[in-house]
Formats: sequence, structure tokens, C-alpha cells
Amino acid sequence: MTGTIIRVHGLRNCFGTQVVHDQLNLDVMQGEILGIVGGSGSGKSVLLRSIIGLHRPDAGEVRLWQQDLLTLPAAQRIELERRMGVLFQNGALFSSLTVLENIALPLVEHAGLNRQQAARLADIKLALAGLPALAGGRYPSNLSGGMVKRVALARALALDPQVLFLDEPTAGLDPVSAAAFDHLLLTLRDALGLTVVLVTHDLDTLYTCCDRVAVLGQKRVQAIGLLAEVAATQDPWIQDYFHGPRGRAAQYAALGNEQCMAQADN
Ligand SMILES: Nc1ncnc2c1ncn2[C@@H]1O[C@H](COP(=O)(O)OP(=O)(O)OP(=O)(O)O)[C@@H](O)[C@H]1O
Repeated sequence: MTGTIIRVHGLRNCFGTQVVHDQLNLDVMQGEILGIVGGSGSGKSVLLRSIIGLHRPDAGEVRLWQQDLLTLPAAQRIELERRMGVLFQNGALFSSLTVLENIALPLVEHAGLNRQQAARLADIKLALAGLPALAGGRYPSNLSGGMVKRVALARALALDPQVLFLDEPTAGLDPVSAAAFDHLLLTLRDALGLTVVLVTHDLDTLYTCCDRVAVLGQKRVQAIGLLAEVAATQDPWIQDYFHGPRGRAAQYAALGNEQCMAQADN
């Protein structure tokens, strides 16, 4: 990990009288996988949307590579947006387009490629996301949940982003597909040097993938750091989350994996 590439400072978000964030600060370091957790309604998705410029905060500042997306002239804003890939909670694929067309779309719309060039590149992204070439001709309605996530990931990677934002990437997947997705993320981060910010409820993802964890609660970041440091924070929600039965199971599973890998290395 090196410098800070995303800095959120003094963020405030309100919907009517509901204050979702107040004086929220968060830094994201280059090359890390940062997991954002928190109770339902704690504002994880709104935070993600504020960072990528889809939601204008009521106060505070979001800086990406030291620039404020919302105040940039259109051309520079588009340039900055191209450095970010986003995977939304439900995959958000176009149902009337094939898998390949879905992945090729940003390449045609934002990179100015013709359809043939875009399709060739989309094929590569499909493989990068671990999908077979024949999946390219299918429509989203004919894909399993795990495949939809991978197609959405391939599309998020279409423009070679430097940062990937993922909103609950493993939600709704069976444990085997979720674990495979976690490992794919790690492989892609290492191979492509990506920075990844992911919102998740999935403790296995936290233990498997994340370098650091940020916990949202009471309108701000309650704790941030290495998983062990955060898990030791004396906050009732954090204690329940990390040390309840699911937290312990995820921790044992991660320890088991490490021991298996150590044994395989010997
Ligand atoms: N467009 C909107 N209009 C009104 N209220 C909103 C809007 N978007 C989010 N909210 C409210 O802001 C709060 C935070 O929402 P958000 O989706 O960020 O929570 P979350 O932590 O991601 O929750 P979950 O884990 O359940 O997905 C919620 O109370 C939600 O109802």
C-alpha cells in the first residue's frame, strides 16, 4: 500500500430530516482492498454513491486523486470517472443485451471503439472475470447469480479502471460461488494493481480479501484499520458482528485456509 487516493472529509448526507452521515472521514490507500461494513441503513451505499459522484453530499468533501469530482469541468470529470469501475448490488446489466454487448457498451460509449474492436476487448474482459467465451452470447436472464456478478465485474473492468467499487458483490451467492468470487478479486487486485473498495455483509469476504476494514455507525466511521484491530474495538455492534457465531466461523474458516496453504507450501 502506498499513498491516499481517496479522501472523504467532513461528509454530511441527509434525506429530509434523516441525517445519514455527519462529519464522516475516510481515507482509501492505493492498492488496498478496503471493506466497508455496518448495520442495515448505516449509509454504506450512500457513502459509495457519494464517493463516485452519484450523490451530491450536503456538506464535506470527497477527493479522488486530490480532485473534487463534482467541481471539475465535464471533460476532466469524465476522465476521472474512467479511472473508476463500479459493480452495483444487483449487477445492473441490460437485459436486452447479450453478455458481450453489456461488457462492450462502455468501450463503445466511453472509449470510442467501434463495435468489432469493443467485442474483441470484451472477450478478454470476459476471460479476466473467469467466464467461458460461450457465455458471451447469452442474455442475463439465462445466467446464474454467480455469472451475473462476474459479467458485471467484467463490465466494471472494461475501461481498465484503477479503482473498483463493489456494492455487496457476494450477496445472494452460494458459499462456493462467493468464495470463488473473493479469490477472483484477490487475483485481479494482485495482477492489475487495483484498489478495491467494497461494501459487504459477508464476513468471509472480509477475512479472505480485505486489507483493512471500516465500520460505519452513528453517522460516521466508528473504526478503521486491520481486521484484528477493528475487531478488538470496544463497541457493542462491532463486538457482536466480529465475535458472534458468524464472525467466529468466518475467522476459523480463514485460519483453516491459511493452515491448508501453509501445509501445501511445506
Ligand atoms: N434516495 C434516497 N432517498 C431517501 N432516503 C434514502 C435514499 N437513499 C438512501 N436513503 C436512506 O439512507 C439510509 C442509508 O441507506 P444505505 O442504502 O446507504 O444503507 P446501507 O448501509 O447500504 O444499508 P443496507 O446494508 O441495508 O444495504 C437508509 O435509511 C435509506 O433509507
